[in-house]
Amino acid sequence: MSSKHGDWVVEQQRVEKVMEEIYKKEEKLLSKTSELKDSVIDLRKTFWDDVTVNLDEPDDVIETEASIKQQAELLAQKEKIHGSMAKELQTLKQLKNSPYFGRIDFKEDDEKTAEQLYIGISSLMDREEKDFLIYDWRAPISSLYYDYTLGKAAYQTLDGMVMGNISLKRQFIIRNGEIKGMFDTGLTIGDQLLQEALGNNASSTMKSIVATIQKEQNKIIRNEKSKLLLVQGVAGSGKTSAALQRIAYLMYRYRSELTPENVVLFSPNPLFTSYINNVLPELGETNVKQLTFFDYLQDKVGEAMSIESPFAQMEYLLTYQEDANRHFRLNNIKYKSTIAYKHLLDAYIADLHAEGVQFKNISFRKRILIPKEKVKEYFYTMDPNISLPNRIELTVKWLLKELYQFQKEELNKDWVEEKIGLLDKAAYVKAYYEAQEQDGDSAVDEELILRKVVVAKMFDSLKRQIKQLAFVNVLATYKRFYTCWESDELPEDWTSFSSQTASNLSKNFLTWEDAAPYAYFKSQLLGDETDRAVRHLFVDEAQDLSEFQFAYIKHMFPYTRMTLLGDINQAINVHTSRDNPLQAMGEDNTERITLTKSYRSTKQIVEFTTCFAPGKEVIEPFERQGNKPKLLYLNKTEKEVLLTSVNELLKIGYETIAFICKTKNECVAIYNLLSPSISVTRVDEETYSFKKGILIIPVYLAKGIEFDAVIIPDASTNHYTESDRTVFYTACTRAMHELVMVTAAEPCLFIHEAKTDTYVVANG
Ligand SMILES: Nc1ncnc2c1ncn2[C@@H]1O[C@H](COP(=O)(O)OP(=O)(O)OP(=O)(O)O)[C@@H](O)[C@H]1O
Repeated sequence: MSSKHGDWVVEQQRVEKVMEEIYKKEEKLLSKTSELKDSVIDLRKTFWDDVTVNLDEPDDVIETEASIKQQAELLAQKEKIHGSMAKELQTLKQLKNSPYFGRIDFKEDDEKTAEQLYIGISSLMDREEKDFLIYDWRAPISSLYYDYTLGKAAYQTLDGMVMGNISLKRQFIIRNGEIKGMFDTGLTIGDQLLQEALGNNASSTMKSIVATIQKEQNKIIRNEKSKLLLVQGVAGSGKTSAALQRIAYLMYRYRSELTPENVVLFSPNPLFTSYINNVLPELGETNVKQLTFFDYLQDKVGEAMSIESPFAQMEYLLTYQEDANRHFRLNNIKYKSTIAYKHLLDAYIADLHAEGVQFKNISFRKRILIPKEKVKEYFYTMDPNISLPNRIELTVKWLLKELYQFQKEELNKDWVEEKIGLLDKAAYVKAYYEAQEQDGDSAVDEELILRKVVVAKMFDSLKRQIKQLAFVNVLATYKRFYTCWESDELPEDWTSFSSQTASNLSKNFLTWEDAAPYAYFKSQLLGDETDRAVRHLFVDEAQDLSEFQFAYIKHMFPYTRMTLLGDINQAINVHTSRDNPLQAMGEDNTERITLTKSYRSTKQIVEFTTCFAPGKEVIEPFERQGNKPKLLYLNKTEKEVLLTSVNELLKIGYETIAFICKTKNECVAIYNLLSPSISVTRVDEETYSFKKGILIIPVYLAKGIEFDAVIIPDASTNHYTESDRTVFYTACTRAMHELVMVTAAEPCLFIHEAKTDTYVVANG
């Protein structure tokens, strides 16, 4: 740390000077905003005063429209400027607290003197708009701060590489305009600063890591070349943090072309969505679209089908039960996760070009107008080389034409007369005037006009359904794949799981493993629009995606750049790791980045969990000391032991303490045991956010989240078996500072695998 005198005083003076500039800018901006706000309010109030409304002649109407448009554009423009000023004010507010966090002195090779560069969450120019008082952390030059130590360094600009030398690298902790800490560093981005950040208590929302981004994380954040970026990172290595910083980076780098709507993030569950919600706003950016893959699939599949949630599937798999179907279900999940299954489905889809697409009758008032057989006949008279979606489009045109005839025939039916009686007065008046303009018997004409109105209204909804392709029976066509399709490629136990799948389909139900295949099938048959507007897709916890699901995502986002982040050690689904997208063989334009350093947990927790980590990846702990994990044998009642443990942790000052259980049932049991005595919150898949305190949470919902302390209430050998390795590993790695495992019997095999000096044993 630099001495408090000398450098510190000079730096503090600079902070004050910069703060003064920030206040001045804010003042100026506030007065401009208030002027603009008044003018927007004024314009809204007087909007119509400046519009000349004249609807007498067609030319006048056009002129009126143009005048309204002009006025509306003026208003929209002012509102837009006001919006961007508000954003600027928000950034200044953040700078006021901590204007910057880093400094480097960089001398370009062909310059005589070094420039002092100060780096913060946003750029700030001096009053003359000549020099940068602060550089945005995303500016090309700022990459020097993250990528280099002292000595030779270079950064990329549009005109090429700029080479030079770094003579100083300094970090600051500034709060409310006062330097609280200052470190000169020669190595990675100051361990002290990182120690500070990681030593803090966990929070119910994630924080940005902008001041302490590590070199390997920076590669993820600033990657611009790859179409597919695969990040395999051990637990707590900063994958989610890097993903969010990357979004902020891209939003800055491509600010003129990228809007928040162009970026989508698939998050593992709604709780996680709320957990990460603060990071982008903290960086001065708007949140991008976040949704779970489940929600995406539900939207694509449509409301008529219900989908099993991935958590329900997980519950089934984690709850051991004597179930005759279990073996079948496991095989089913495994098979439907593979690309081989997609090939089979593709073969079926190819066969549909010759036969098999199922249709629905086109009915009107309970009468079949066009039977499904006729629709099928028309569909299959078309050239088989025309794609299925194109043939469906042509069928729509044909059906609409056919309907026109039926519509005419309906005009004289009795039911029409009844409906005429229900028309509103305006329809009668309109019909009266229209009839007057015709030459014939006006009474007869008027009735005909009214009949046409009634029939057209009724046919409109039928036509709409046809345009929405409701006449294609997607479900029945898909079911046929399981019930009567023949192929040499069918897998061995096809008969057993096809009957189960067909039975689910009859109930309009899709298991989680069936959801992506069905959505894929539907899009191939109907030609669902692919998501072209999405320029960047991020998938967190990507190890949970099956090979099939990933193929579907690629199919739906053909032009999108993707960043997949995950940890194969935390793959708690049953698909094999070999098939996991994170292990995907490199395609063109694919880059793979591996993060091996774990930042979340203390060195002691990382050393313990590494002993039984499922994969063979290197896991390096970050040097942060803490207590060794504790294995507690039950000597008293379970309730007494759990309460004592939690109270001890509370006394130390931990604010988020989680009981991580294997299943929902276990959560309920622990909740029932403890809730009469302490205030605890039970988290389930409907929980959308959480507050600091004591939580009871199933492991699959704790993914991606962290807690000061984790208690595993039943770490016995009966409860966690070999197949639960990734589950147990995931649960333990949620702990930042303390890990306590409780057991009444023999501890599970993973604890046995751990070196005995990596944990302590006690009686509770
Ligand atoms: N460079 C960094 N500076 C400060 N904190 C960091 C840094 N990298 C990671 N962290 C912290 O480490 C913790 C874990 O980060 P994060 O949740 O992003 O990891 P992850 O790889 O997504 O974890 P997991 O896969 O286990 O869910 C967070 O508290 C995060 O703030």
